[in-house]
Amino acid sequence: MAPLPDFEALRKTDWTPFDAPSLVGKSLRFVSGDPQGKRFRLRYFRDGKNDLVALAWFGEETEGPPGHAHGGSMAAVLDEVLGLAAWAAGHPIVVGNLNIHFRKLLPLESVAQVDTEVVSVKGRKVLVRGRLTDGKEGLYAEADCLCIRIL
Ligand SMILES: CCCCCCCCCCCCCC(=O)SCCNC(=O)CCNC(=O)[C@H](O)C(C)(C)COP(=O)(O)OP(=O)(O)OC[C@H]1O[C@@H](n2cnc3c(N)ncnc32)[C@H](O)[C@@H]1OP(=O)(O)O
Repeated sequence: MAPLPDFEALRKTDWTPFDAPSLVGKSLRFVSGDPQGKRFRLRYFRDGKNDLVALAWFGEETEGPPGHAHGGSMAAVLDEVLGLAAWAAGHPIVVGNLNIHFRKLLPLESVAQVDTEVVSVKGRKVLVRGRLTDGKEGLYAEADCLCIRIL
């Protein structure tokens, strides 16, 4: 079993911890529901621009290609984080469309960073863009997430 990821060491100085899942209650069990488990462990923050950012550890149970995360596991993380980015910006939504480009294999038991940006709001439609990276130059995936306001 790998050691617990050191989220504090990876946290940037202008990030503030933010309990994004609490915006929608206790329902987000698939990704955020087992923070000590072998699948995903996530921590949420607001960055210096007040956008939502997450650190996401991909455990051994997210395996797809040998030693690397399944694309569906990356999609699950992007679905939750980008959806919550809209909630964190004040838009109660569900995700209507999630379009992902997978750019690079993501090694198991590593921590990835998800940066988000709300790029437009048109009526009930909120477009959120996200990047899943190694926190430096390495881009694992990028996504456009069309969220639809429900309340
Ligand atoms: C308190 C409540 C708690 C709730 C907790 C939620 C937690 C979520 C947390 C988030 C993290 C977890 C994330 C998750 O896991 S969220 C879970 C995954 N998402 C779902 O399961 C969503 C299922 N789908 C739906 O519920 C409905 O289809 C929605 C609500 C999305 C729309 O059905 P509705 O009948 O209401 O709307 P409408 O058809 O009148 O369309 C309205 C406008 O939107 C446009 N459009 C719609 N769909 C699409 C599409 N696919 N592509 C492109 N465009 C689309 C449409 O053209 C129209 O545009 P315009 O003609 O006005 O220009």
